[in-house]
Amino acid sequence: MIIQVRELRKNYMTYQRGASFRETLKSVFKRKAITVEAVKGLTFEVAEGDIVGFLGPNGAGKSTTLKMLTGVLHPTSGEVQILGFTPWKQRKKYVRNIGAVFGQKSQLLWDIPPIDAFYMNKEIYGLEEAAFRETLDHLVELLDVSEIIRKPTRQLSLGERMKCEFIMAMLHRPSVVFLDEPTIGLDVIAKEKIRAFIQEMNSQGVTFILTTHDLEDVEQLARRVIVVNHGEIVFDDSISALRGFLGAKKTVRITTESAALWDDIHGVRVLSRESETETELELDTDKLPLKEFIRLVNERHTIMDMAIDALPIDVIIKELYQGS
Ligand SMILES: Nc1ncnc2c1ncn2[C@@H]1O[C@H](COP(=O)(O)OP(=O)(O)OP(=O)(O)O)[C@@H](O)[C@H]1O
Repeated sequence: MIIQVRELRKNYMTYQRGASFRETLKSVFKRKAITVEAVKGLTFEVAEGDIVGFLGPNGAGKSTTLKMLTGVLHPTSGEVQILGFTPWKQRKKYVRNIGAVFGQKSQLLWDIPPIDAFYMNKEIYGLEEAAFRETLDHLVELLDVSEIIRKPTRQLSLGERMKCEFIMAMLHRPSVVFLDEPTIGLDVIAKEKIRAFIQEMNSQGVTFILTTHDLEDVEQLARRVIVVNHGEIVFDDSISALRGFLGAKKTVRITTESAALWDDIHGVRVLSRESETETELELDTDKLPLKEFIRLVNERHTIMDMAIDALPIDVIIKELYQGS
């Protein structure tokens, strides 16, 4: 296993602030310390060559975990071994073997072209010229950015900049790469390009940990999903197991000839309503088998159109967040 995490915990010490102006003023003189348990004992392993989606609602503890895994934050307790290193103890050696792309933070320099920043990284990592050029040429070709890397960074579009951020993170050929919201703010085409790049790097053996709120990223890239909520793992399995998590539930988009009501049918929940005749339903086939559902609807209405699908992954994730 390339990543081993045991009972990883992080408590933040912070000070309680008053709700009102008066209380806030009081707290300036007499502060009450409180402990925030951001990460409450995470245990997991990641195999070499995997792409793991690390999901959770806002404040679940994802960034805190990622900071500990990249070595910038000391945990309160617990153990992490990545590529044989303890990230926060052997940080200098460790960072030569990992890469990171943070969608909301840039590693490039605003006033200089990306190509100059790439050369800066070459010096920082002490990369040999021939190997550096070979990697750079390969990455530039894959991402189709030969013109772009010579323009000042501040002139680049977000999509162009993100491609360069990826090159910056991959130049020293890391074997584990952490991605935090790598496609945030990108248009559909740029997202596709970035995802294809991640897949290509993965096929060359790079292991990825991917934190994102974009479930398309997860569906297209991750083979495994770890969901955290309130600092704890609430789900850790394959993407297909995630789909099966709500088991028997399906979505049914149905159009009837006349106005239809659905609330009285056991096992059926209205997800959205286009009009009196067009509705999207959630059907729990454990409670009401599909055959029974169709028979029941046929008794009451004339079906004009109907499409049945597995529950979308965002609905499953929402239920996971709410259920835990
Ligand atoms: N420096 C800090 N001091 C005190 N509390 C903190 C600090 N950093 C984070 N927290 C708290 O720890 C918890 C976990 O935060 P964290 O940023 O890890 O969540 P997250 O899952 O990354 O959220 P998001 O999706 O919004 O980025 C939150 O309750 C947050 O308010």
